[in-house]
Amino acid sequence: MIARPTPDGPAPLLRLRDVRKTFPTGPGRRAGRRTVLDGIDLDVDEHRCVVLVGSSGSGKSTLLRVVDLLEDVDDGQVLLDGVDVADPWVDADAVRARLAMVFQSYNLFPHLSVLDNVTLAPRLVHRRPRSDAEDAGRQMLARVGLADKAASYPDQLSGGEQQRAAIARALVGGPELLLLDEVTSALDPELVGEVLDLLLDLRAEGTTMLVATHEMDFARQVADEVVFLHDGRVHERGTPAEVLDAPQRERTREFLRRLR
Ligand SMILES: Nc1ncnc2c1ncn2[C@@H]1O[C@H](COP(=O)(O)OP(=O)(O)OP(=O)(O)O)[C@@H](O)[C@H]1O
Repeated sequence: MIARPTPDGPAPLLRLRDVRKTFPTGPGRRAGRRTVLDGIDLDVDEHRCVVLVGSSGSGKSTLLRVVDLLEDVDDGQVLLDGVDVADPWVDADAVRARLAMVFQSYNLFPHLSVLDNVTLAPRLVHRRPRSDAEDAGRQMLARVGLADKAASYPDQLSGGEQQRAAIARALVGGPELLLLDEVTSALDPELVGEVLDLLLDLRAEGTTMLVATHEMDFARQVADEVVFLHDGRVHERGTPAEVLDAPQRERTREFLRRLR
């Protein structure tokens, strides 16, 4: 992808401007609305890893879901390489081809082999011939260290292996931006390391990532930039050392204190 040049250098791959999102507080027309994203401004430059942290309910997943077109926005712009994906008239399939999301629960199809899970979208959505999709799928499984698991089924894999298969599935279409929502939260502590190592490799290779996590050690290791969300707003941002070791704002300090 060629980033659009600006007078200040290449534009960010992803740029959120004053993004607002509310949800109904309950069923029925009389329900009020709760603000979940309250004017988010956020940039993700190409080849950077930005990690969202914040209390439960601060809006991390909603923000990722907005970028992935799983939620619409009430207001604001979500610019992917200059294209506003929040525009209802956008070509959603074209946008989705440029993004991939990995979830906490790996969401692999249990009745499909690992290779079939990884090649499902290339074959069915992108209409790639089976042999071509399988070549790409095997390459990606080798990339995540699962070359020998292509014929296995998800329930024959550990949690860490299933999550790596889910990451292979996300990467097989060559997305420009990888969205990762709590990808280590469901894993036993001893399995977190293998997923973290994979993400560190991807980062070293220049994969652009936007990540939500509860785990500060994970954020510290993988992030170029940490963004602390509070009540749907960007409250503090900076390098992991700035935000996690020397936070400037009291709410950030309080959030980090509560985790200890
Ligand atoms: N579809 C929905 N309908 C109504 N409220 C929702 C919906 N999705 C999310 N919310 C609410 O929006 C708020 C933000 O949720 P979100 O999942 O984005 O937070 P989060 O920071 O990712 O939290 P967690 O760390 O627990 O995953 C929460 O109060 C949640 O209950």
